[in-house]
Amino acid sequence: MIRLLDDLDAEGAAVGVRVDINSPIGEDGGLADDARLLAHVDTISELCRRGARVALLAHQGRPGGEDFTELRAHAKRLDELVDAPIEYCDSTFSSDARARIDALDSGTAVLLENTRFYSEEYMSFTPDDAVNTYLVCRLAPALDAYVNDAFATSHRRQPSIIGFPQRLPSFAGRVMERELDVLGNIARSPEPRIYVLGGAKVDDSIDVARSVLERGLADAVLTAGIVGNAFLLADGVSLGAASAAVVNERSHDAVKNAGDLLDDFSHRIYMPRDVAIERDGERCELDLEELPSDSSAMDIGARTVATYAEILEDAGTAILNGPAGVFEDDRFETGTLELYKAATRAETSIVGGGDTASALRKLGLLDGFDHVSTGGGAALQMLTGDTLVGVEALDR
Ligand SMILES: Nc1ncnc2c1ncn2[C@@H]1O[C@H](COP(=O)(O)OP(=O)(O)OP(=O)(O)O)[C@@H](O)[C@H]1O
Ligand SMILES: O=C(O)[C@H](O)COP(=O)(O)O
Repeated sequence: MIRLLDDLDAEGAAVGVRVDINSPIGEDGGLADDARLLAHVDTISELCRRGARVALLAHQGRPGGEDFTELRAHAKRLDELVDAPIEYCDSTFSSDARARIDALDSGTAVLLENTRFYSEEYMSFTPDDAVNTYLVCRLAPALDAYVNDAFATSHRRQPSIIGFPQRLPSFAGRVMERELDVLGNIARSPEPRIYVLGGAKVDDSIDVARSVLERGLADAVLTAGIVGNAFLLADGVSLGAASAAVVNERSHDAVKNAGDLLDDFSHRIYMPRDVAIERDGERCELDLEELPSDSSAMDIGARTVATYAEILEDAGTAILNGPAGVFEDDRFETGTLELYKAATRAETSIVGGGDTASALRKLGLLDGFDHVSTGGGAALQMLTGDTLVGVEALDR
């Protein structure tokens, strides 16, 4: 059974809270988006209000990446967002970090340094090995309890996710609780259940499509974005070399795997009927019969939108991951805008994926959805009907 914050005796307790505030970083090195920080405000505020002494654990970026940074700016922004003081500590489990936790007053918090500054946090462990890492061995004695609110990282076998629950009484935070309520109960959501798989993660999306079709979770899968182009190629549509190159850049096996899936479930998989390309600097829509084109297919066309919208408006549950086109470019945002608008008219609408959430924010559609997941890879894994290692670790 997973214990919730209601089960935690917070007053005076030193509580380690794993959050996911991994965010886009701007050219000036500051935070370019604070959506993931906002998501955790409820959990952090509640624990501070209830008198806990909160030690926040989080990662930012991946070693070597441009967004691999310290968490000073995150702490400053959290301090503004949360109605309790939040300090920053430039180490994660050193004696200084432990002293800072010991010195916390009830109702205050400290954000410890990027966990991925330590190599253990960028490796995959079994739960038994994770419990013996330096991070867990050094930090657990300074804590009375552990809360995992980092749904979006809970598919990672990292010590801050799977190590602490074996050493400390552990609880799910409010973000985790909301995500599990919705994504953990997909099989009980209203039917028909329509999955829309777009975006650029072609292999992941084909895996999700296979899994939900084989498990009977999906009544139909609508494909769009680069994923849709991979299915069109697999179906023998000659899109043109530019579109094929974009698909192959993402995955060498996509077209074959999409073809295998079409062999098994052709009647449940929908593909674009038209696409939008760039011609003379303008958006130009082409029916499949008018292809191939020298330009790459950047969006789905109006006929596809109309067909998909009709299916989505009648859906019991619409589950969407990945934009329908290159939404960052105004000329190619229409497919995503219209498709996502139609999905909000389904009985229940659920969206996963960081890029998808920022597409919705850009298009002003965020509020229309019943659930916008904080997770990218984690949400995709849950949508297949699987659980996450971090969730299993809490279930004791
Ligand atoms: N037809 C297309 N051609 C090229 N790029 C496309 C096309 N359709 C969508 N994209 C791109 O796909 C990207 C988003 O795909 P991705 O699969 O990463 O989304 P996501 O699942 O919401 O994100 P994440 O899981 O990383 O948080 C966008 O940058 C968008 O421009
Ligand atoms: O952005 C995410 O999906 C999570 O923060 C996990 O990050 P990762 O993919 O670098 O492990």
